Order: sequence, then C-alpha cells, then structure tokens
Amino acid sequence: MLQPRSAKIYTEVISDIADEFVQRVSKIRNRNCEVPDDFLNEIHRWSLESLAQIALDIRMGCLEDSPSEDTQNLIDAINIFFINVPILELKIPFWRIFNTPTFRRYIQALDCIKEICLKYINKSMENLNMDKPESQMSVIQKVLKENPIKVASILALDLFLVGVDTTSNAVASILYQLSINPEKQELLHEEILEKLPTTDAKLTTEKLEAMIYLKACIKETMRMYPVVIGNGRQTSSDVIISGYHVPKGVQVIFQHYVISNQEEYFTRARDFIPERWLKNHMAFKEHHPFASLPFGFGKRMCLGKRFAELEIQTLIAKIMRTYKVEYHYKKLDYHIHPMYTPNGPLKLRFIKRNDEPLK
Ligand code: HEM
Repeated sequence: MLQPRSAKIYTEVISDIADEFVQRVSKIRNRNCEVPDDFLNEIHRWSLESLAQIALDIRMGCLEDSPSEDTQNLIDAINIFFINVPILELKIPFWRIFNTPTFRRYIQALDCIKEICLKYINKSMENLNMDKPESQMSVIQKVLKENPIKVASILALDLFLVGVDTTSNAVASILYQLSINPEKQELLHEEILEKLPTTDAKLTTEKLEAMIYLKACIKETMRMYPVVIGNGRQTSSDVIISGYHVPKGVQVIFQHYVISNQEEYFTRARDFIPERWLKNHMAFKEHHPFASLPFGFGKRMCLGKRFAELEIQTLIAKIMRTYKVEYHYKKLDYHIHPMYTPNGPLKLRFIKRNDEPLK
C-alpha cells in the first residue's frame, strides 16, 4: 500500500505544504534572521500537516498563523506518548498493579490522540471520492475500498502516532548538520540550483530523483544520528546469531546507531561525509547492507519510509533553494527525547539567498 508509486501521487501537495513552511520561516525569523527557540515545534507542525494529507487526504491548517487548538494538542500528546512508552515498557511495570502517574499521562495522551484523529478521520470520510482510478487514490481510500471503516481508522491512528515526530526530528537533525557543515551545504545548494534555476521552477518527482547529493546528505545524517536508534524483535524460534545460540522467545535489540557509527563499517565514521553515498565519488565505498538501517529492515520495517523520504527531500530542497542556514552557538549534543535529536534550541539563521541579515 505505501509503495513508491503511492508516495508519488502526493508530490504536488507535499510540495505545496513545504512552500507554506518556507514562507512561515520567513515570517517567524527575527531581525538577525534567527528562528525562535521552539523551532522544532514549527517543524512538528509541518510534519503533522503533511501526515494528515497522506493518511487522511485532508489539510488541517497546522501552518496557519492561528491554527486550531487541535494542532498543538495533537503534537503535545504524541510527544507525551513517546516519552512514556519506554518508561512503561522498559522499567519495572508498577503500572500493572497501580494506576501510576506515568500510566495515567500515557493513557490521557492516547485518548487525546484518538479523539482528535477520529474527528479528522470522520471529516475525511465525508469528502471521500471512491470513483477515482486506483492509481490516484489516497492511502485512506485504498484501505476503505477493501476494509471496514474501523480498520482504516486504526491504520490512520497508527500513522499519526509514528509518522510525525520521526520525520520532524529527522528534518531538525539534517538542517543542523547542514548548518555546521557549510561547505557541504554549498554543494547541496549548487545541485538544487541546477535543478531549480528559478524560484518558481516546479519541483517534480524526476527532479527530486536526480538530486543525488540531497539524498546523500539525508542518508549521512541518518547514519550518524538515526532518529530511532534501534529496533527490537522477539525470536520466533531458536537461532544462532554471530555464533551465539539465542533461544526462542528472547528479546533481541538491534542497535543500529552503534553499528552505523563504527569505524569498522564506515571510514571516518564521526565525520559528516555525504560523498560516501555517491557511487562515482572517490569517498564511496561499498558498505555492509545492514550497517545503516534508519528505517529498520524486514517484514516490520518502516511502512512510511517512502513518504518520509518524499516529505524530507521536498522540504530540504525547498529550504536550501531559498535560504542559507547558519548556526552560531555552542555545538549541540544529541539526546534521546524520545527521538535521537539535537539537544537544545535550534537557533538557526535562515538567510535568504542574495539577502543580507537586516541591520
Ligand atoms: C524519518 C522518518 C522515519 C523514520 C526514521 C522511521 C523509522 C522507523 C523504524 C526504525 C521503524 C521500526 C522498523 C523495524 O522494527 O524494523 C518504523 C516503523 C514504522 N513506521 Fe516509520 N519512520 C519514519 C517515518 C514514518 C512515517 C512518515 C510513517 C507513516 C506515514 C511511518 C510509519 C511507520 C509504521 C506504520 C511502522 C510500524 C511498522 C510495523 O510494525 O509493521 N514512519 N519506522
């Protein structure tokens, strides 16, 4: 269902949403072209707007100057949900015996997500046009064609839970990396300028496809700083992993953050070198296919990978076409909160190309 060709039908609307974000950045900058400390929240708004379009075929208006209060409530609830999942799953499960404050917060967040999502799911159902050819159908239409409304609602809820913070934190991380690696940002700008020579040039799927340095910058950020640092699986039978016998039923954690930052798999692993992903470049080296898996692997790999890639590539291309992004403060560490993301306000400067900061 979430195939490359499904993602492509969203190119135009995802591009419109990215344009709105680029305009919003221009509005929220201060005199030094710097965005407010809560810039990550602005990126969440873009991500939520894009996801509502993908999951439900609707616009929520998250990027308007005064969005409905559902926007912020949903963003906050998704964040609370993610912060509490590892506490409930990995620590001693007192919540199984008592109604702990953490458990209450978690359930309240889920109730809030459910309530808001159902409101928009119902809205989306009212506007459904099931007569479209299959190739132009949205995710929700395709699901509804073969399943009852309940299944479609559960899927949409699931997409809201996992598709907002992941994508926005990835964007935050990519922008930060490009801002502290200005020479790489210039190379990227040159590539984008070649494909979009005028400000009104249309960003098509083919142009995005041809932006190989853009994809390399994204891959390199996700290698060094995967927003989801690991995957878990429970073995369904006895297996031998690297010579160790792992019995059936054991929880196995695959720490791809650790692997993808090892010198053994990537030379100069702690350096940001997008060129290592470019086949014809001297920095390119075949690496182990499992050495960097930011979207997981196998049957349970990320269902929204193509959408996330489309959203991120489109937004970064548009931002880089319009702005030079700078960062002038102390280097940021990364932390898990609950995604792996730069720790601290993203005080980025967005300087319009051919524009100087206002004096
Ligand atoms: C940069 C953005 C994203 C990253 C890094 C990411 C990463 C991941 C990872 C690591 C997993 C677990 C994979 C595994 O266990 O092998 C996952 C699962 C999933 N992702 Fe994403 N994701 C992103 C964006 C999205 C988006 C935008 C959507 C929805 C449109 C989405 C939908 C899902 C779903 C539904 C699953 C669960 C799949 C299953 O358990 O069968 N993700 N994602």
